[in-house]
Amino acid sequence: MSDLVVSCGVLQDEQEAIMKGKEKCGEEQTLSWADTKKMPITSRVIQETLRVASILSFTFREAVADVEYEGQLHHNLWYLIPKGWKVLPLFRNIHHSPEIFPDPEKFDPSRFEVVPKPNTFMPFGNGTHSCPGNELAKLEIMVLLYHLTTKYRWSMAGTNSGIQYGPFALPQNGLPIRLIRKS
Ligand code: HEM
Repeated sequence: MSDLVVSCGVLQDEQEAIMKGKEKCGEEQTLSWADTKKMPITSRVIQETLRVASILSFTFREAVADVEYEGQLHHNLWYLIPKGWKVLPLFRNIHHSPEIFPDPEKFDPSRFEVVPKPNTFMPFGNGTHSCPGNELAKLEIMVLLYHLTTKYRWSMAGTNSGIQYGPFALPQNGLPIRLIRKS
């Protein structure tokens, strides 16, 4: 989130450019559905935020049959997940793996200029029970960012103190921000 505050400048540039374009064409200056499809930088910032600290970093499954699973660190090791066992896949581990996302602690939206490989980026889960609110959630974040960056100036009120997992990701100390409405 604090990195999102830092990314505010680039987001603002992208969104203001869209609004200026509309002004030139004499179009109404409100955010439209078509505008949301022209915000690649904002989309990448949202993706990177979901990678670094999604609100949900795991899901639950139950093995419906015995599963043999090859260890990733020790390729000669096989694990048996017996039928009926509960499994908790931790997306956070995948999203913070340096083999998949180099320098994983760095907030770098440009890594999403390349589409991630299958099963490496799963903030909304995967398979039959993946999140049906996926597109709606991303759209809502985009609309919020649009209003925050075009209508307000905002900055962090305290010092960046990282993320706490309890188990849901939250900014430590609540991350207070200062908002000033643009005139
Ligand atoms: C940033 C916001 C959100 C995140 C990160 C998120 C993430 C997730 C994840 C990881 C799962 C579990 C998927 C799995 O087990 O494979 C899930 C399930 C679900 N989500 Fe979301 N979600 C978000 C927003 C929403 C919204 C806005 C809605 C509805 C409007 C929604 C509705 C659901 C439902 C109904 C399920 C259960 C699906 C099932 O079990 O079949 N989510 N979500």
